[in-house]
Amino acid sequence: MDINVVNALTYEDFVKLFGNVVEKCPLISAAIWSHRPFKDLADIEAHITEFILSLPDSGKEGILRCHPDLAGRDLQSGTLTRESQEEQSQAGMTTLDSAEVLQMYRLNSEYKERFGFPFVICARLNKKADIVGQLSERLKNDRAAERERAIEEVKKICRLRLRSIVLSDIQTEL
Ligand SMILES: NC(=O)NC1=NC(=O)NC1=O
Repeated sequence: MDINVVNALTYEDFVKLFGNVVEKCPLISAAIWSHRPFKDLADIEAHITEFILSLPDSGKEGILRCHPDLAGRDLQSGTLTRESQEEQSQAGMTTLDSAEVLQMYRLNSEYKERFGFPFVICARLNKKADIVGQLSERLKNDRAAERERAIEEVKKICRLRLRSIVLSDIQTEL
């Protein structure tokens, strides 16, 4: 997608296009629209990152709390966003057996109990075994370290979602 097209978007269309690059946090895209004209996709990403990192810890944790559990209730009931559905199925979360679903439920519950926000990982960059391993491993972190680690994952998810929007748009243009 031509960056000049992005820069010409009304804020309504900008939020419509980019509003879910951070899961269920359209506020972020609505806020960074003010920084146009953007030089390129990386510039959009940099403004999103700057916005997230400028938040107080409670704001960062708020972003994390907008993420659906992996293999959790939303997946089971079919209420994931399109992006999350794609990401979770690509990571093998839709083909878990009942024992694996129970294991994810238990680990996610233990994690939420400990940190007060859900375990977040960039599903597109991980397979089922990695996710279970990371969840078990990161449970040992302290809250501050884990908050930062989870926000790093949010940034990876955001980068991939931004890229797929731009690439998909290029395909439809061609
Ligand atoms: N709790 C999560 O990590 N959720 C997710 N990660 C993704 O990449 N997509 C999700 O829905």
